[in-house]
Amino acid sequence: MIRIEHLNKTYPVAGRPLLALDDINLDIGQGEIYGLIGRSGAGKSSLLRTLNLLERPDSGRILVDGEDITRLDAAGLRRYRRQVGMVFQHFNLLGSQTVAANIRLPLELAGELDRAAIDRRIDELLDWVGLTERRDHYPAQLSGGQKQRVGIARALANRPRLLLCDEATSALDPQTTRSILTLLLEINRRLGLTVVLVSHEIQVVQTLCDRIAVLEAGRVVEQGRTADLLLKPAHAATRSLVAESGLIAEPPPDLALPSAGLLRLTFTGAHTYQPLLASVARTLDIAFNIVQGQVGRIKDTPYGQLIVAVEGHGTALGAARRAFQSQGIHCEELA
Ligand SMILES: Nc1ncnc2c1ncn2[C@@H]1O[C@H](COP(=O)(O)OP(=O)(O)OP(=O)(O)O)[C@@H](O)[C@H]1O
Repeated sequence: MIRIEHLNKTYPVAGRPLLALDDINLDIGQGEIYGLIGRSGAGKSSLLRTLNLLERPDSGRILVDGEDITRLDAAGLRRYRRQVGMVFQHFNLLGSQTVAANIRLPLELAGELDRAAIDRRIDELLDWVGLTERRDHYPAQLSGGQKQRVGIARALANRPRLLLCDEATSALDPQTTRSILTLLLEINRRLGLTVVLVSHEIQVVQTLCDRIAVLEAGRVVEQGRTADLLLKPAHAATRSLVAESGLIAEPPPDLALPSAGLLRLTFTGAHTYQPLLASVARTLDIAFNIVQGQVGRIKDTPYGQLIVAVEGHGTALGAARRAFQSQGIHCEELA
């Protein structure tokens, strides 16, 4: 649906150009949830905001269903923006307007529906986001999660084909975050809507994203399926983001097994449920000590990780590593 080609963006800072996006190339599929992750200042928001041209790139193309949106005239751009909804970290609701009036605004601006149809659409949206009872409340009377539900309803009002989410849950507590993530998943599944989101929280991309791109200093340093990137990060930027999240099993700090070598095994998909450890132990006649383990899910992919201690550093460890790798298990030797 979206193809980004050789996209560059600079900002003038103290009279000098600051390169915020440096030769970005990405493909985002129809109906996909695509995540942009990276440290603060990496360029995530800048990239997201080029997708509705809130930021204009200096060069490069953004093809949406084959049409380069950077070349649209004013009328074309207005039409395009109506197909793109945006959800913001701080909700950006009008405090002087009720919940219903906040959702009404984009519908009136679009000018496509009469008053009765707009009222019906508002009712439908409020029902989706579970805020029917709050229709006539003002934003100040709502919790953070409820405000973001209004923000989501407003973003969906004109039936967009693309939803952009900029740190949509960063201002929310963990429980409210979970409920908003569930809502976004439901919306994506029910409407087949393409979602591009920016987040610095690994838990958010782990739950929502089919694929992710990792940005560092304005460049995409790694991209791919979420489970692959998070469980087998290749680039140092991805590794450090993942390490901070606690997603990857680490040996306990007080572990004292001087005569053993350590392997971290990562199982995904069907492998997660197979008794591979026992079968390798039997075949090689090696005893494993499980020192750490966890199971979880990345989007729709179940995964498991085990850290096992193998007695004897040399031959036994190498044989075990090769045996796991030959079974398709991702296996790392830990220092
Ligand atoms: N309007 C602007 N004017 C000047 N510099 C800007 C502007 N917007 C962003 N920048 C700079 O561009 C770079 C990328 O910023 P951007 O906000 O896209 O990063 P980010 O990854 O979204 O960071 P954060 O997670 O902190 O929001 C940063 O160095 C930032 O300071």
